[in-house]
Amino acid sequence: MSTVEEHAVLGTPPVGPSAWPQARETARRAGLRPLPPQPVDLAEALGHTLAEPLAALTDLPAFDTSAMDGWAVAGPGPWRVAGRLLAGRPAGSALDDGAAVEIATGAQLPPGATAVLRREHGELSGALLHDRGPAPLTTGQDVRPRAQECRRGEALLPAGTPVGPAVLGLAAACGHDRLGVRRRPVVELLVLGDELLESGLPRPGLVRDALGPLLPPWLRAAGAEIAGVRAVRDDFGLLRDAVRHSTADVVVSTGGTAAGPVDFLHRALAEAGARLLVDGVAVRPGHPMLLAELPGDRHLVGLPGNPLAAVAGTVTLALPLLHALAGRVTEEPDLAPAAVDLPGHPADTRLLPVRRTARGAVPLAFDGPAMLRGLARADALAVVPPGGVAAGAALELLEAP
Ligand SMILES: Nc1nc2c(c(=O)[nH]1)N[C@H]1C(S)=C(S)[C@@H](COP(=O)(O)OP(=O)(O)OC[C@H]3O[C@@H](n4cnc5c(N)ncnc54)[C@H](O)[C@@H]3O)O[C@H]1N2
Ligand code: MOO
Repeated sequence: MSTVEEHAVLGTPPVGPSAWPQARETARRAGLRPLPPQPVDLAEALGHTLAEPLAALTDLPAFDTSAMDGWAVAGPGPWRVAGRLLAGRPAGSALDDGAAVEIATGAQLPPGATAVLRREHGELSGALLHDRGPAPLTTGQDVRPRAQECRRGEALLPAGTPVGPAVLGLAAACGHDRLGVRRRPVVELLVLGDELLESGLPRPGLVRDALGPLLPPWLRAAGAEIAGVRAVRDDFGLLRDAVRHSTADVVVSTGGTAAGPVDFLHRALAEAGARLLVDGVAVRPGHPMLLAELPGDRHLVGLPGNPLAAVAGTVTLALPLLHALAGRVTEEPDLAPAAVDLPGHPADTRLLPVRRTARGAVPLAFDGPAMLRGLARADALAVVPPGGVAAGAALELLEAP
């Protein structure tokens, strides 16, 4: 079927290649109906996105706390020492001026205490404690006062924040057992190609599938739940049915985007009742990438088969779509100067694997569309606009896998 006939089946005019910034924006907008919120246990929340601001359920610290091992003291010294306070116990009775109590880091300060004298700054003569520190003890020294970090009810993080390990720690510290997060977008990965091996050495005509291992952990980190990874043979009916019957929010396919004798993706999309939102992008590598809306409020991202081209398709279409579906906040662009002149394509955007150095972003060798050697050493993909950039100019950097 020709491209024109395909679009006749789809009932829409041909889309034609999109400029790279527009393609990325189209993908983001396609996901702007974030999935519904749901409460999950803290232990399940990693990788989700906050559906509501994270509010402190308590002051932090929740009580005046000793920041050092030593003595809680009241008023000016010397002090009479009476007793000991360990972390995990309530503070007990108040200290009068001139009194001290031995205290551990993290223990609740007794009422009346005005400072903590560090163990290494105190000297005991009998029951009398003297300050031998380098400077006189000041009021509040080495005390973490109640609510120093936040007050109960204060919003600590906005809705749309990805839940990483630090967010889990903060949520626990301020009293949460469960978090309100968005349901993760469910992704099914279809890896197309009869030439792909899942194990062993490449042999004549056969290559290892590099994208089955590369994409799922990356998409998971972008907030997706991977429902499955399926190898699909170069068979039109199999591909059409795989697309038609997938229940995933987002089907991500690799290969089959171009015009080869077994590149069936466009035809399969047409028969599955899809509407193309992006059909080719003015970007190198990766120009045959596509994005389609499937019946039932689902999407398909078609990544080209060449591995670095598939990575370009992921940053351009898959990640913006998944981030929007997961309700993630849009990050400010990450900018760095180009360390050297970076020649551009006359009309298309280039996406280049780069390393961040003190001189700026340095391009890496082995950046051909079929290669992953440069990418595996990269910190980021640099966006080189048509025409290129001169050394020192600001470059946008995108997350590399
Ligand atoms: N006549 C034209 N031919 C091609 C064009 C074009 O414009 N006109 N575009 C080229 C570009 S650019 C790309 S990128 C590829 C895209 O091809 P497909 O998406 O149809 O992918 P395949 O043909 O299935 O495979 C291309 C290449 O990638 C290898 N491959 C595929 N999947 C994997 C995988 N999972 N792991 C590792 N390698 C994979 C495959 O063996 C092929 O070598 O089309 C060009 N052709
Ligand atoms: O998308 Mo292709 O990578 O330019 O080979």
